[in-house]
Amino acid sequence: KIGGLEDYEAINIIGTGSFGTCYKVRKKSNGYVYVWKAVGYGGMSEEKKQLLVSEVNLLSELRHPNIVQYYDHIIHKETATLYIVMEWCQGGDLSSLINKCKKSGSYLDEGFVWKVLYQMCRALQACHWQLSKTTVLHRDIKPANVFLDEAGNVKLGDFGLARTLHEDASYAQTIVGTPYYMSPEVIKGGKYNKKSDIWSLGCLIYELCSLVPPFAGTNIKQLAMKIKEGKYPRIPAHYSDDLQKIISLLLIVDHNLRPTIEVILHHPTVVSHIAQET
Ligand SMILES: CN(C)CCCNS(=O)(=O)c1cccc(Nc2nc(OCC3CCCCC3)c3[nH]cnc3n2)c1
Repeated sequence: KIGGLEDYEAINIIGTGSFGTCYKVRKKSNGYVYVWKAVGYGGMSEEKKQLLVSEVNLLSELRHPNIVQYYDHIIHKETATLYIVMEWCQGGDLSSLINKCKKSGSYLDEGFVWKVLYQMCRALQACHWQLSKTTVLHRDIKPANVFLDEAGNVKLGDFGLARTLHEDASYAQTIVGTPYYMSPEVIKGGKYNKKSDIWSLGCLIYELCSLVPPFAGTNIKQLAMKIKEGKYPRIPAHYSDDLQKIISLLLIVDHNLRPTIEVILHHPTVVSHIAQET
């Protein structure tokens, strides 16, 4: 028996995500804190369950300092629940950080924003290359799905695990929230591709600076129109032109002209600002 539920003690329920319930737990043998993401598979068809298992196996292959680490999964037949054991990120998520800034009327400092940009590029590079043999399982890139560990390292959160679940109508109604980060090509009915992750990253970095997404609308049609137009206000004046320039590269409407992760990571402006950070 590699490890069962009785090897952990639940500390508290953190919340519910688009897939199920999230618990903060402690492993009895080493006293370390982990996260359980509990997914009920009761109502699932056989092939949906198979898809979920294959996605969990994909998760288990990914190991990177900027990706929330998957450790194990426990199948609890009695309640038809799959528990995914993941790394606990002490620093919480970026959406909480943005909300804190809004409440206190403060901004995140530029050095932190460059650090998030760089480490998220490294996370996406790992996703794109370590998983290139399969369809790119896009990570749901949004502030609520980017975490910080106790050392301030940036961690891209769990997978479009929800890809299986999102497709599954029974979960559809749990998909709440406006698709602020949807890319122009996806809006036009194109396939989600690596360049769409770059667009979402641009929206995330923009929002870290401005504390609001680059494109907003009172309804989905208006939002879609603004995204396709690709016009947005400059980030607050106290941030550098260099940072604005890199964001404008990430938010190029034509995905063929939008840079790849490699181009961003090797861009002289990024290299110079990251050198200042480390
Ligand atoms: C949506 N956010 C605004 C919620 C506020 C966030 N506060 S919080 O949840 O209590 C909190 C405070 C401090 C640290 C952490 N660490 C953490 N959280 C995860 O998921 C959060 C959870 C995801 C599903 C929806 C509910 C929130 C992790 N997943 C893998 N490792 C994780 N580490 C969480």
